[in-house]
Amino acid sequence: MLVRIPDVLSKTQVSEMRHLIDGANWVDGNVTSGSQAALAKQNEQLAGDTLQAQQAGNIILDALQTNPLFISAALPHKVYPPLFNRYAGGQNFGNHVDNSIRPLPNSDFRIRTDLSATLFLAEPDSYDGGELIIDDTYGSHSIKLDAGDMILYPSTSLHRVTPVTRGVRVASFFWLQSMVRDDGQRTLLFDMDRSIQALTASNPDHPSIVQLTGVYHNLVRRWATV
Ligand SMILES: O=C(O)CCC(=O)C(=O)O
Ligand SMILES: [Fe+2]
Repeated sequence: MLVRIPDVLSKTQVSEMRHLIDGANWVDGNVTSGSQAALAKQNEQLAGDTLQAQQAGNIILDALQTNPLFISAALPHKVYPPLFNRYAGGQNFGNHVDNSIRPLPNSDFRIRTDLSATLFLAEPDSYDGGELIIDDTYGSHSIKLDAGDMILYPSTSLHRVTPVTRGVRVASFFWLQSMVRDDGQRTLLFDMDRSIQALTASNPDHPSIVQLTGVYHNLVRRWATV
């Protein structure tokens, strides 16, 4: 399931973040790649151990913690500290599937990557190309979002970023381990949660809301690992 999470960051937060990271220490993007991805990857990445990367990453993590759409869609268990990349001058990222397990350097933190995320930090009209193309069983999806919006997609997906032929595409990207590993089960829970929210908004006294909410939680209890 692909889910767009709009307005993870406000426009003001995006411009403050760009101010923070644009002049920081950018290095060859292959510092975090697996060997297959390294062949496909041409971009720059903000060095993960810089103060700017950590501060900017924390702003994103704080915003996500209070984003109901993100929580409902991802059911996050562990989130990898956000990384930052940029593409310009024809740079691109060829077809790849993200590594399954991601250790965090110099720590015992490691996650299974269930979901991948790209949070766009440049307005789409400021660069040409740079679409994130994600393949699933319905075909290929071309994603290019407003600055501040994020796409969440299963880490099992084959994906790529098309060459950036004008301007600069800046984004944050990261992975997370969900409490519910299976994408199909997570999608059912997301659909059910959204239906309960819609019913509660339109008909707050409906007698089935309590029972449906109970079923939702009992399914989470059955499927989640924490
Ligand atoms: O830049 C993006 O949107 C995706 C980056 C990516 O696929 C990766 O770093 O594995
Ligand atoms: Fe990727």
